[in-house]
Parts: sequence; structure tokens; C-alpha cells
Amino acid sequence: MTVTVAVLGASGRMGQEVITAIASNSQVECTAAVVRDSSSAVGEPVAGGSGLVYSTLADAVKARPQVFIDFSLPTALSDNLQAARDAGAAIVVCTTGLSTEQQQELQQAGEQQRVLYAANTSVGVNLLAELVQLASGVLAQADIEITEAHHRHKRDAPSGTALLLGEAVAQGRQQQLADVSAGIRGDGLRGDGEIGFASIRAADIIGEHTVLLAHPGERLELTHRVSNRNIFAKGALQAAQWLVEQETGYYQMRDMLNLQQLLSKLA
Ligand SMILES: NC(=O)C1=CN([C@@H]2O[C@H](COP(=O)(O)OP(=O)(O)OC[C@H]3O[C@@H](n4cnc5c(N)ncnc54)[C@H](OP(=O)(O)O)[C@@H]3O)[C@@H](O)[C@H]2O)C=CC1
Ligand SMILES: O=C(O)C1=N[C@H](C(=O)O)C[C@H](O)C1
Repeated sequence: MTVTVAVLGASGRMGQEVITAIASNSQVECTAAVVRDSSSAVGEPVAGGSGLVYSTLADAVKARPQVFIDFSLPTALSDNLQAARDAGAAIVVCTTGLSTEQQQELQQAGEQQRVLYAANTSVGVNLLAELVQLASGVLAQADIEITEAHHRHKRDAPSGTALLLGEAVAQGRQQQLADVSAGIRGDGLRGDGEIGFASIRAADIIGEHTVLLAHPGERLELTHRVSNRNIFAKGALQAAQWLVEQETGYYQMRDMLNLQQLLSKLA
């Protein structure tokens, strides 16, 4: 079955990557490539979009795709969720830098529509999160710091993935991240049990994350590096294909990948 998709943020780094990935995927078809209403790109041909032109969100609703894939920016979140509702479509939200209110909005949206939120659509990162949860519980006394590096154009810090990994650390220790996060490291001594974050922004680094678990005398480092944005695009398409088959609800990549059940087989 072919799944029809509207790509939101279509002229951006990730939007373009998703359109390219769709072009080589016979099971997915792009029916709308959405840019902001005021963009001069509206009506212009989409590079690699086989006859598509850039369109507005209202045009995307009229196109009635089965699923929206959102790689725009957090400011567009409410409009994008509403548009997906109006179109009767599922929505995969991939933007990062969401406020606490926006995270709540996403979860509440899951009461009326099919929503999958992924701060990182790579399978490797989502597996890493499960491994980190396990490691932080086993090494319950370890000092844990999370570092991330991204390209110079990235707006938010720490990255959405770093926060996802922080949540995994906290979950592994039956804690809430908000109670143990030290935020981005600055002056001052490390407090016991804190999770600290550090961010690098430079040149064209696509995305790198390391979780350091350190005891006096030894340390464990779990690292993931992306060398091609196509990884994120492929993961987003996989999520979209999965989400159209689901009931109304709020989902994450771990639900789609069934990682917890797979890992439980190791126990
Ligand atoms: N989940 C994941 O795996 C990944 C998530 N991301 C996240 O995806 C988002 C996009 O990243 P990236 O592609 O690098 O960013 P870009 O800045 O390259 O692209 C963002 C796109 O969204 C458009 N846009 C901005 N505001 C609106 C709006 N209100 N309505 C419609 N379109 C809008 C921009 O258009 P214009 O240029 O006209 O402003 C631009 O085309 C970020 O939040 C990033 O952190 C990135 C990589 C992987
Ligand atoms: O902005 C990016 O580029 C990325 N953003 C996501 C994040 O904030 O974690 C995912 C990936 O690391 C690339």
C-alpha cells in the first residue's frame, strides 16, 4: 500500500532530505511540500519532487494526505497539529526545542489524533536510549554527563536527543529528569546524582551524542554519530508508515520499534 505524505518544513535541511528519501521509496508518495505561507517558495517547483510545487499548510489539508511529517520549527506546532486534524491525517512531529507547554500540547493532541513525537528518528539513537536506561540503573552511583555536537545552524540546546537521553538516564534510576538535571554545565561544583549537559555547535556536524557514566577509576561512554541526514529521513518515513496503521494516541519511536519487548528477550 502506498502511504501519502505531506512534508512540513519542506524547504529546510531535513524537509529536503525527506523529499529525496520519498523519491526512492515506492511505498510512500509526497502529495504536499509545505513551506510557511509568507515564503517566496510557494508555487515554485520542489527540487527532486517529481512535479510538485511548494505549497501552504491549507493546500496540504486540501490534498488529504494520510500523514504529515513535521520538520519545520516549534513555532508552527499548533497550526501543524490543527491542520493534521482538519485533514484527518496522522502526524509525525520531529521538531526539537519544544517548550514544556508544547510537549503537553503534543500529548493532549494524542487524545484526538494519531501523533508520534520523535526528537530523533534514527533507530540507533532510540536503541541507545534503551541501553542508557539500563546502564544508568546498573551503575546507579555513576556521575552521568551528556554531551552533544551539531552544525552551526542549530537553534536549540541541549538538543532534543540529549534531553531524550537524559530522560532515559532518569528513568533508569526511577527519577524525573526535572529533579536531577543540572542543565547546561557552567560554574559550580557537581552535585551528587546530577545529570549535566554540554553542547557544541560547529561547521557541518550532523549530530553526535555521548552519555558518559563515570566512577572514580573507570568510565563508560556510549556514543552515537550520524554521518548522513538520510538516516533521519528514513526513520521518519518508517514512523509515518507505522503510524497510519495505529489507533488515536500519542506514540514515540520506542513504540514503533518495539525495543522494550525485544530487549526483554535478553533478560
Ligand atoms: N527528529 C529528528 O530526527 C531530527 C529533528 N530535527 C529538527 O527538525 C527541525 C528542522 O531542522 P532543519 O531542517 O535542520 O531546520 P531548517 O531551518 O533547515 O528547516 C526548517 C524549515 O521549516 C520552515 N519553517 C519555519 N517556520 C515555519 C512555519 N511557521 N511554517 C512552515 N514552515 C516553517 C523553514 O522555512 P523558512 O526557511 O522559510 O523559515 C525551513 O524550511 C529542527 O527543530 C531540528 O532540531 C533535525 C534533524 C533530525
Ligand atoms: O537540528 C538537528 O540537526 C538535529 N536535531 C535533533 C536534536 O535536537 O536532537 C536530532 C539530530 O541530532 C539532528
